[in-house]
Amino acid sequence: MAVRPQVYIVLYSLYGHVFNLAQSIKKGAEKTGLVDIKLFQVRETLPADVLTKMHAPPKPEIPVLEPKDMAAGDAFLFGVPTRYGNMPAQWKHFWDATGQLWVSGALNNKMAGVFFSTGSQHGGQETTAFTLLTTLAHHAMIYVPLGYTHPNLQDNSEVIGGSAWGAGTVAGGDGSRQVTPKEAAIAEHQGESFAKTVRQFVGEKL
Ligand SMILES: Cc1cc2nc3c(=O)[nH]c(=O)nc-3n(C[C@H](O)[C@H](O)[C@H](O)COP(=O)(O)O)c2cc1C
Repeated sequence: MAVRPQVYIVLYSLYGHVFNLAQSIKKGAEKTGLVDIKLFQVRETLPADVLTKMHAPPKPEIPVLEPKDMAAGDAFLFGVPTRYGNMPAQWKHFWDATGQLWVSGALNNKMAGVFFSTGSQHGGQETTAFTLLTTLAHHAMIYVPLGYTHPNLQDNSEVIGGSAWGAGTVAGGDGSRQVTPKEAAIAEHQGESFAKTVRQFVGEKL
């Protein structure tokens, strides 16, 4: 029996913005009926007392992905909240445990997209995506950009996260800003467009 490509949405989200974007991405991918979607998070590395001081809410109720289990995914959408214009340590910790996958080439030629969140409008959404490319290149993964394929990406009437690199949101300095309808629409579109691209190039597994 043919099996649809398995798309893993893998994220880290401390305050829920990246997780919210992931819901829209999942919705967009699922409505195509072309792929199977699973949501995962990477492991937290901050100690409990630091999380308390940071007023972190409970973690999303989705499974933690062990690095070795990436091999079972056919394509990936990575949710990355910005830290100093870059990926957070929790994500780096995850990638730094993928040595066996690198040795075996388990991720070679698998597609990957990225979505992100920053505190401020110019806080590094594009650099967060761009710097992730180094890791993708070393794993010989195929980066799938979003391009300007959704009109909201050229709507300058309000602050809208996201870019040609992927969907995004702006959380605000205190994290109080929530994903807007226009940002959610971009994220849903990214899910849909990524699923179609994956299906175009990966097809069904027989
Ligand atoms: C240590 C640290 C560094 C951060 N660095 C940046 C930054 O460089 N630019 C920025 O706009 N926001 C920065 N932020 C804010 C986060 O990007 C923001 O909290 C995150 O996007 C919210 O996503 P989440 O709700 O999914 O955790 C930083 C936050 C922390 C805790």
